[in-house]
Amino acid sequence: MELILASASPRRKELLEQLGLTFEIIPAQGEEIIRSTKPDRVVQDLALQKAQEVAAGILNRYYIGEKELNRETMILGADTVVATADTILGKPADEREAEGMLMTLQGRTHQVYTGVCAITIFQKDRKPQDARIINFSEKTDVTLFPMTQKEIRDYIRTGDPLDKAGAYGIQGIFAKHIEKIDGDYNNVVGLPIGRLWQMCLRKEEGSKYQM
Ligand SMILES: Cc1cn([C@H]2C[C@H](O)[C@@H](COP(=O)(O)OP(=O)(O)OP(=O)(O)O)O2)c(=O)[nH]c1=O
Repeated sequence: MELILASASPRRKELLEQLGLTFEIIPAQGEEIIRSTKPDRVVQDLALQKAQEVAAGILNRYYIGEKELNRETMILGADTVVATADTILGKPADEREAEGMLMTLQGRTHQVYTGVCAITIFQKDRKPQDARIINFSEKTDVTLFPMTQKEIRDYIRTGDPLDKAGAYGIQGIFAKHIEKIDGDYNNVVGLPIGRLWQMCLRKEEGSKYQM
């Protein structure tokens, strides 16, 4: 099977490499269109949009004779947001927005949702024959210790928050502000690799999520 990661996120690349998989990276570049107010729906839909864009590009390259198709080609898209009871937080636009996000999140529990979409194109007689789409989202609860404004500003000054949903990265220096998490840690970093493996990549009989 050929595996393609439709993401520019270095964290997702690392997490997928952790599974010992070989894959190519083709990031989706299209505009992300938000069509829901529910965070689990938003991430599922954005993951689908990313995987669809890259799958369409692959089929296009096949039709113009630039690419041969493997027996199976799986394209993986993902999207992560942070959510409180009434807001969905993506990546902050600037330091001011990052400060606002961290002020909201400190000292309480919030949810991190990652949506995953795996599109598999099946080839027969050298032609695309069929496709399968698996699309799901995973939630992790994260509780932060209370933070002072100075702690928030010091963290923002590291430059770490700007490319991360909710303006923090659980995997770096911000770890000292995490009180507890309930759910999959890797889901917070950007890819729920356990569930991804069980639902999309594991081939053996008896897999809990065999499709
Ligand atoms: C909450 C949190 C998010 N993140 C990251 C994961 C994602 O890379 C990013 C959310 O942005 P996304 O839009 O999900 O992904 P991306 O723009 O990095 O990559 P692409 O769209 O090409 O797939 O935030 C962390 O690294 N650590 C964290 O603790």
